[in-house]
Amino acid sequence: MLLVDRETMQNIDSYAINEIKIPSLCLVERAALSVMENINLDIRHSFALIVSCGNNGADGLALARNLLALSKDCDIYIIGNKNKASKDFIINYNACKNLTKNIYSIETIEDMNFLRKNLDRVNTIVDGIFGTGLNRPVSGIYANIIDLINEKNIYTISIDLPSGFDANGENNYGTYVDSDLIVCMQILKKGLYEDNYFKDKTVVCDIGLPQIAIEKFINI
Ligand SMILES: NC(=O)C1=CN([C@@H]2O[C@H](COP(=O)(O)OP(=O)(O)OC[C@H]3O[C@@H](n4cnc5c(N)ncnc54)[C@H](O)[C@@H]3O)[C@@H](O)[C@H]2O)[C@@H](O)CC1
Ligand SMILES: [K+]
Repeated sequence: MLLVDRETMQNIDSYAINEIKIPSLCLVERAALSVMENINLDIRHSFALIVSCGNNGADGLALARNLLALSKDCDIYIIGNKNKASKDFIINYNACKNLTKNIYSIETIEDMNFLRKNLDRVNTIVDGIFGTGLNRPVSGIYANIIDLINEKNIYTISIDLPSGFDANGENNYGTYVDSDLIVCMQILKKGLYEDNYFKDKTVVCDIGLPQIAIEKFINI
C-alpha cells in the first residue's frame, strides 16, 4: 500500500504542475470528478458545499459546478477571504456565480445561525475546507463550522482529508470533520491509513499525477 506524508504530497503536486506543466486546474477538475463518481446521485439530491479559499476549496467549487450542471440543488458556503483565494478557486467561483445565487460567505455569528438552519434542507454535506494545506491548529470560525458539521446528522463527504485532520497523523490540530466518506487524491495519506476510524471510510482516486512525478519523491 503506497502511503504519502503531507510534505511529499505537496512536492509531488508542485513538481507535476511546475516541472511537468500539468495545469493545476486539470488536477482540480479530476479531483472534483473523482468525488462525484463516489456520490450516488439517485439518492443524493441536495448539497451543502462548505469550502475555504485554497485548492481543497477549489476542488469543492469544481464539484459544485459539475453538480449544478446536472441541475442538482447546491448551496455553497465560503469561509475565509476570497481576495486571497487560489486562482483555481477563483476560476470555479466565477462559474458557480453564474449558475446559482445560493452562494454565502460565513463570517459572523448571524452567518453561523443561517448555516445551522439552512443545513437542514440538504441530505449531503461536502467538506472542502482543508486538505494537505492544513498546517496549524483549527480555531475561530473554522472550528465553529467543523463542530456544526459534526452536530448535524447529515451524510458528509470530505475532499482529500477530513478538514482539521493532520495528513501525517502526527499533530492534533483540535476539532476535525467526522466524515462518512473521504475521497483521497491519488495517494493514501499516511495519517488516514494509520487511523482505524477513517481508514475504512477512505477511497483513493487517481487524479492524473504521473508516475514519474510520484517516483521522483517516493521509492516504489
Ligand atoms: N494544485 C495542487 O496542489 C492541487 C491540490 N489539490 C487539492 O488542494 C489541497 C491543497 O490545497 P492548498 O495547499 O491550497 O491548501 P488547503 O486548501 O488544504 O488549505 C487552504 C489554506 O488554509 C490555510 N490554513 C492551513 N491551516 C489552517 C488553519 N488551521 N486555520 C486557517 N487556515 C489554515 C493555509 O494557508 C492553506 O493554504 C489538497 O488537499 C487537494 O484537495 C488537488 O486539487 C490536486 C492539485
Ligand atoms: K477536506
